[in-house]
Amino acid sequence: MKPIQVGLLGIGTVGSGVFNVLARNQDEIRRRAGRAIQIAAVADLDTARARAIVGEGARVVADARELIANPDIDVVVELIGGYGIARALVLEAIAAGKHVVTANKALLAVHGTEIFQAAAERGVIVAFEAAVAGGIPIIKALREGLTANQIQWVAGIINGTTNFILSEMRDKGLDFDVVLKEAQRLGYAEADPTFDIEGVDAAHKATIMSAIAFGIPVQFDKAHVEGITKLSSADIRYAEQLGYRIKLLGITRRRAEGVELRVHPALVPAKRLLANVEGAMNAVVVHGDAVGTTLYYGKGAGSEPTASAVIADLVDIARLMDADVAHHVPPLAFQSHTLAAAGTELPVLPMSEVVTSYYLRIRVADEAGVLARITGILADAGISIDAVLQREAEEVGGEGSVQTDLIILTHDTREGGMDAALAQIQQLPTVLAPITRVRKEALS
Ligand SMILES: NC(=O)C1=CN([C@@H]2O[C@H](COP(=O)(O)OP(=O)(O)OC[C@H]3O[C@@H](n4cnc5c(N)ncnc54)[C@H](O)[C@@H]3O)[C@@H](O)[C@H]2O)C=CC1
Ligand SMILES: N[C@@H](CC=O)C(=O)O
Ligand code: NA
Repeated sequence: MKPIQVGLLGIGTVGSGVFNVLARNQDEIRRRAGRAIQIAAVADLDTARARAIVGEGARVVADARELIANPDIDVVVELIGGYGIARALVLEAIAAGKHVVTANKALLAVHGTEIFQAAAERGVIVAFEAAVAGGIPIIKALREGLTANQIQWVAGIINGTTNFILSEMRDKGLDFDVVLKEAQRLGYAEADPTFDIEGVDAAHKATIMSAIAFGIPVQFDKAHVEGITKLSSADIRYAEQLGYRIKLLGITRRRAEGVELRVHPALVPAKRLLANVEGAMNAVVVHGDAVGTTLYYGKGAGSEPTASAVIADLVDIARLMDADVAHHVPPLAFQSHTLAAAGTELPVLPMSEVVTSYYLRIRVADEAGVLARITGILADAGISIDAVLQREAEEVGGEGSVQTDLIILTHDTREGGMDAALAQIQQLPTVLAPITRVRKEALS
């Protein structure tokens, strides 16, 4: 069979991995795909660096549109990133009748509906395994392997940079900034690392998984997004003393009224497998009604792990590109016409409707009655307390101001009720600093 001709847009961390792995494993990949997969041309603004990577192995140009206009190219692989030029190039490639592979979760979480619709109209495939949890085949698992199930919830560590930061801070007592620089050096972090540390990257991935799991459109704008920048090393330490680890989780859960879609740090019981996922590793737990709980673990970032997923998509396309369009696997797992006809779309719930339990750290003046006033407010709000811990009091500022951290663990409650109670507690004169709230997830 004729080789498929690939145009690679962007040959940075992931693009170079794709080039190298395809070259190294070309025979094995050809036997699996049934035809050779050839990188015909590479487009990168930095043509000198691109040439140094590909040597004589492919043509290098600066203008990505040259590849899209080339009738010999069957598949365009977008590895530039971002929502700007990448969106234009992907839509132009689709309009030109090219299949597309992308690792760009930001693009799909925000513009996925437009892109999938354009691809359906043109009869081409848009594949994106690398966009969620890098090398872990979680898209394939959710979309195909678990297709018999009514999926109940998905929870994962889906950002390597933040997991690396939290692990190194806990293990080695290193500072946040030092570890972030190391993650950037290792090629885990996004071009804009605030996307990692503020939870945006994880929310892009959770949004995509939510659409596939529950048959809803990609709706990044409805996701609750919270990163790790407000956590202190004291929280990491206290959590450990209480038998938990703090992880940045992406969670999407089916409830009768709708779908929860949220990213935030969470206390995970130390005995759970997810709590023991360390460094830049990713792990996703999926709970289906038939299969029960399943776990997917591996490298979610880095050059060759991510390339592994991009090439898997290329192999899928090589196998399917001559098939009737009706035989393509729907990108978001559900046939779009069945969704529209049945009106089965669940709404994404506001965060105030989410039900979970909490860890609260409250900096207070060490005076009689402080604890009673705080627990009184929680009780009035119907919030039941699981445990209270008072750290040793310390003198601050020399002039007899004695302060302490109160740690309160609660049972499940509605987030809206907790917001109102915390607003009241924050107003107490004996509460001396902004309250830290971390949700607690049992993951069962
Ligand atoms: N680095 C990682 O571990 C992972 C990255 N991704 C995603 O993969 C995509 C690529 O990421 P990286 O390889 O890390 O980025 P990178 O920044 O290392 O590479 C991007 C490349 O695109 C080139 N480029 C920028 N604008 C261009 C344009 N207009 N035309 C042609 N080339 C252009 C740059 O010169 C650079 O070589 C992003 O969407 C990212 O979110 C997904 C999973 C993991
Ligand atoms: N910046 C991301 C890269 C993969 O998607 C991460 O740290 O996980
Ligand atoms: Na993946």
